[in-house]
Amino acid sequence: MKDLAPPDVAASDAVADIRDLSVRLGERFEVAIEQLSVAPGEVLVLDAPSGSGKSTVLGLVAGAVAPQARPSRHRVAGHDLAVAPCPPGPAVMGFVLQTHALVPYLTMGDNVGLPARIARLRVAPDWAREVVGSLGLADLLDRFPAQLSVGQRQRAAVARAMLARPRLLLLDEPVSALDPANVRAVEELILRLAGDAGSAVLLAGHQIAGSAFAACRRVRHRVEAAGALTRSVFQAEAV
Ligand SMILES: Nc1ncnc2c1ncn2[C@@H]1O[C@H](COP(=O)(O)OP(=O)(O)OP(=O)(O)O)[C@@H](O)[C@H]1O
Repeated sequence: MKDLAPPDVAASDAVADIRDLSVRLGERFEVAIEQLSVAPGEVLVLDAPSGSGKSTVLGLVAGAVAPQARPSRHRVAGHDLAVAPCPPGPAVMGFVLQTHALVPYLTMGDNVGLPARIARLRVAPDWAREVVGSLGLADLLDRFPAQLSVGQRQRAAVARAMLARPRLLLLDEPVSALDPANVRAVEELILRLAGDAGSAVLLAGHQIAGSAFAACRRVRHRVEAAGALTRSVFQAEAV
């Protein structure tokens, strides 16, 4: 297994570099990223409690959740999302949602290839075969999402996010429905993507201890009260 210690890079080299990015959810709850940067080849782990706002943090990073106000900094792989808040394409960012979000009327194969096809990206055939094969999806490509188990759908969502070897991979509990062998397969693919392609990975999950990512740098979480407002604040550990 590869060493996942964060490479010694300046913040300006980070794939994702964020300061003061927040959203208000309802009247009294705010999720705020105080500071977060992920280097090429690094896996940064987000393992705060359920309901603290991990999925919201990933959505903010992706540009899929509109922030409260313009952030001090929101850069992803050269895109300044503070200026142009539009999620970049699949070569820049891959995102595995907790809901998997497969298109119900497309086969699994078409689902997995969809972002690359929309972006007119050529996917390396060897990499596509490796992703599909190692996740045990090769015999399931013609099935529709309703004909798959939850774990199979989760593996399809992982494959879809990885196919274009994105510069930034956002993973929301990507192994929550998997057995140990498939957990291992997903972990190894994440390590391949980070180690070989230099992708930066932000991983939200509850089962980090004992995983391949137990020693990775973490995002710290704290709760602050500001009058009637509760702020759930996230800040990455220093490199
Ligand atoms: N309109 C709203 N008003 C108040 N709170 C809200 C509103 N919408 C969402 N929330 C809260 O915001 C938080 C955001 O949830 P989110 O899914 O980001 O958390 P999470 O840490 O990913 O949770 P889990 O680990 O259970 O998936 C939750 O506590 C939710 O109850």
